[in-house]
Amino acid sequence: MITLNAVRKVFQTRNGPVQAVDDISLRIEQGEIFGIIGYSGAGKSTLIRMLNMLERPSTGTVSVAGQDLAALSNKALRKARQEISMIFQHFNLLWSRTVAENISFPLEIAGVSKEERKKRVAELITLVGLEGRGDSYPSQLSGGQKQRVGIARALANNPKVLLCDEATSALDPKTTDSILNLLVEINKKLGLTIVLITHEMNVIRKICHRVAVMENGKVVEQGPVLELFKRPKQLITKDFLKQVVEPEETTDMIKQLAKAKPESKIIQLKFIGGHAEEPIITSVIRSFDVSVNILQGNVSQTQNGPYGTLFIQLQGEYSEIERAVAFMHEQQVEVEVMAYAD
Ligand SMILES: Nc1ncnc2c1ncn2[C@@H]1O[C@H](COP(=O)(O)OP(=O)(O)OP(=O)(O)O)[C@@H](O)[C@H]1O
Repeated sequence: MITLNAVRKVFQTRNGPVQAVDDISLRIEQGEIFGIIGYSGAGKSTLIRMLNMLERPSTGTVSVAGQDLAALSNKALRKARQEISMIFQHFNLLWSRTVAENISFPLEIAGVSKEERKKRVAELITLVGLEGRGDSYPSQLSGGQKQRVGIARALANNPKVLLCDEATSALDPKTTDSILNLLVEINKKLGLTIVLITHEMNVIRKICHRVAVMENGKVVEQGPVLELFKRPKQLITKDFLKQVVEPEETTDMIKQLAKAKPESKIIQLKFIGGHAEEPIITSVIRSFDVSVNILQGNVSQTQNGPYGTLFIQLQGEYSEIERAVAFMHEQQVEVEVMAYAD
């Protein structure tokens, strides 16, 4: 659906050239929700804006639905843009227009008749769950409702691709969840390809099928979300994953426990899909002369299946702990030794 080939973007500034995007090649398949995660300045906005030519690449090509966007005439690009919609962090609504008039706006531009527009706007209002709010003004809506208007407006002309530029960054966690659920629903119902940029791993975990991690203008790691959770390669990816699986309290707790019992070993077990943790823990207790202290566990849902982590502390003779760890390594889990002190 979307192909980027050796795309670079260099901005000329007073202080010299800035390479915002540095040789990125990517394929995004039809119907998938593809996330791009990175810290501020990584080049995410520049990259997503090149997917509809709001920014033109300095070199390289961007193709959407088989069309090389940079090669299109202005007229053809305007047409192509109807198929590549975008929603924004700060919604970009027209404040003097009602909800219905905001949603109707791209239909007016596309030359849709008044009657058709009325029908389509009503459909879209229902689709995004804003029934009864058609005559409200944006200032009378909550942040979540404003983003729903943004989504309805973006879907007005039946696009093939929806680009989401930090679409939930201005929202509280509960509202973020409801907007993310709406995006998943739309993806399933309409088969829409969704590309989103974010700095929050939770957004990626909740709705994306695949993810690319960006750093200094480059994609440093990419793959199915569950695969990244299972085997992150880059330090930056591990850092992002900590936002989800290893909150700061856990790190503090591990440090304290390791200090209090320097002969113990703290292990993080990662369970992917349906593997249950209980049989492994039971086997360790039965087969080795170690005691197992369960510290913390959680299970998160991703679009590719559940992902669980369990932090345990092993105590006993050094050699028994080593044997127990070796045993766990042989099981269907990922094992990481978190802290160890002689
Ligand atoms: N129009 C521009 N002119 C000059 N430099 C730019 C321009 N747009 C972006 N940059 C620079 O390109 C780099 C990447 O910026 P970009 O906004 O794409 O990153 P980002 O990952 O989206 O960060 P943020 O989340 O803070 O927007 C930064 O160094 C930024 O200063």
